[in-house]
Amino acid sequence: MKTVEVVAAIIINGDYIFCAQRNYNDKEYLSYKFEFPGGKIEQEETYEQALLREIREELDWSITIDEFFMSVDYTYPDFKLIMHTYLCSPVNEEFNLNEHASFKWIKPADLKYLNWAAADIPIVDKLIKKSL
Ligand SMILES: Nc1nc2c([nH]c(=O)n2[C@@H]2O[C@H](COP(=O)(O)OP(=O)(O)OP(=O)(O)O)[C@@H](O)[C@H]2O)c(=O)[nH]1
Repeated sequence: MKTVEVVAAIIINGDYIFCAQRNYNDKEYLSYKFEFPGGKIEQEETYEQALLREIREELDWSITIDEFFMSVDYTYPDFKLIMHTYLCSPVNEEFNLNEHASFKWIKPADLKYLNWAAADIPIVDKLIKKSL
């Protein structure tokens, strides 16, 4: 089974976390799910470089990476995902949705109400616990 390694940004502004909704995908289990923006690491990139590039490409957004948060391993029906997440801050308030269907700013306690990609559940759980 193919393994995909991804970095993702948990972008925090005050009490709110940026949540991005994926577009339609032929993989039904990923279509329209919420995720933390990010993507695959390219050869010869550090994780941090990959994350800054992905957020620039997907959202035209500058962020700063504050700290590593957690990594998850999850096996989808047809690939294995390894995802590394980082707590990040936006440099400014302007961004564009170049790839996502929609976005929401959500307080940690309300994260559980979104329809997340399955791999994200441990991340969401840890964010909720952290805010209690
Ligand atoms: N960025 C990101 N990807 C996630 C999350 N959760 C999750 O399962 N993924 C999966 O990790 C992979 C991310 O890679 P990607 O964003 O570059 O992939 P993609 O399917 O949009 O692009 P592709 O069609 O070029 O492969 C996708 O399969 C995506 O569904 C998440 O919170 N953030």
